[in-house]
This record gives sequence, structure tokens and C-alpha cells, in this order.
Amino acid sequence: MPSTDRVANVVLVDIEGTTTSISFVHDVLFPYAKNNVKKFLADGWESSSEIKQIVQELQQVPQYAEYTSTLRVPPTEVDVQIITGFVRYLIDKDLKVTPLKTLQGLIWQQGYETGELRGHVFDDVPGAFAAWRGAGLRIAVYSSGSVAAQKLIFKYSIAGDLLTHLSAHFDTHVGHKQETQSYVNIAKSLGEDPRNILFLTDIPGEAAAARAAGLQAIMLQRPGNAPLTDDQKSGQELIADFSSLHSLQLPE
Ligand SMILES: CSCCC(=O)C(=O)COP(=O)(O)O
Ligand SMILES: [Mg+2]
Repeated sequence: MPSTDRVANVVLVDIEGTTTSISFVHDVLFPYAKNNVKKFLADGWESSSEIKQIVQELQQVPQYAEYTSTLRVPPTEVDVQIITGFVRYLIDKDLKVTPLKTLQGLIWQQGYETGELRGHVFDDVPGAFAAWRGAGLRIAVYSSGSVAAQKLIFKYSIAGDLLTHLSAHFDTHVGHKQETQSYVNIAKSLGEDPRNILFLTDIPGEAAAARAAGLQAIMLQRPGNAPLTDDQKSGQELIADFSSLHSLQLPE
């Protein structure tokens, strides 16, 4: 079906590689979190129950034992230094683990609120959001970034406050992005027939998982995204930006 004839009630967008450049996430957001994590943890180590909870959850991550085994001196207690090192290790490996994503969102909040960070969105994103909402569609977000981080990137975007366009947010609490059950959960939470949800993403495994749950899925080939192999392209609908989707309509 050509994109122009497509119908949906909900557009579900991924962030990194879809609405936003991979470079912004990897070259701006991740370094910001790595540079600020030590002070952030030290400031709340004794007083913040949120930080205590995150630190506990980080120690349950399977890679924690692997990380501590690489240290010259095995840690005798969990302190700011150890957790800072582990957070930086997880960020370098781009592991999408939930407590890391929660912590990153809290650290980025300070950057957005002080004006040090502004969320990147590609040029066509604000117009597409306005067109979809104008046609009566809902827009939802599904990213490995925490719901709080999702809200920040759109609220403080380079194109102004785009959060007002968004009616639902999903992160890894709903499941991982390459698992079909996550999309079943999202459709249920949205109260929608999966066939009336159009998922936009840059990752073939995410598109496949969404389709297996009955959603429509289209893949983005944004500047800076990893090139797709012929195998990954096969059976996919590929678009360079959202412009061909401006005329999305509600089902009859
Ligand atoms: C919510 S902005 C930060 C993006 C992020 O941390 C991330 O891991 C991006 O993953 P995505 O699922 O949006 O590709
Ligand atoms: Mg992505």
C-alpha cells in the first residue's frame, strides 16, 4: 500500500534514528550523562530514595558482576565511585537497561532545565505531528529512553514544545523493543486494534516484532542511521522522512 493511502488511529514513533538523530543521542546525551553522573549520584546518595532504588536495581543487572570482575581491586562496598564506573560502562556499551535509562532521564532533566540541552528533532517532525493531530490521529512514543526522558526531549526540542502533540509514552517497562509482547501490551494500553497503529522505527527487529503483533510498521532511513543490508531491507517499507505520511487518515 503506498504511504499516502495508509490509515491509522495512532502513530507510534521511536525516537533515536526516527524523530531524532542517532548522533544527538550518542554524541550529546550520552556524554552529558557520563560527565554528570558522579556528581548526580554523590548529591543524592544519602538523601534520595529514588537514587537508592536505582542503585539497587543496577546491582541486579547481569553485567554488574561482569563489570566488577574487571576491576583491579574488587569492591568491598557499593559506593558512588563503583556505580559511576558501572553507569559509564553501560553507556559505552549502549545497553538499554531500565535503571540506567531511568537514571539518564534524571540527569538529562538538569541539562534541559538549565538550557544546556535542547532535544534534536529532524526538520519534518513538527509538521508531521501537526498534520497527524489535525487529521484526528493520536501520536504515541515508544523508546528505550525512559518516559521522563522522552517528555524532556520533546518539551525542550529545537523546534519548540512538541510534547503537547503526544498522548502516550511507553518505555522498557512495557517490554523490550524487539519483543512482540511489548507491542501487544502497547495496543492494549492504547485500547486500539493493533492494525490501526502505525509504528515508525529505524531498527528492523523492532519493525518485525511490531508486525508480528499485528501493527503496521515502516522503517526510517535517516541521515546517520546504520546502512541496512539487502536482507534487512527485504519486505520492509522504507522512507527517508515523514513527508510521505502527512496525509495519513483515520480508518472509515
Ligand atoms: C528518550 S531520549 C534518549 C534516547 C535513549 O536513551 C535511547 O536509548 C534511544 O533508544 P530508541 O529506543 O529511541 O531508539
Ligand atoms: Mg531507534
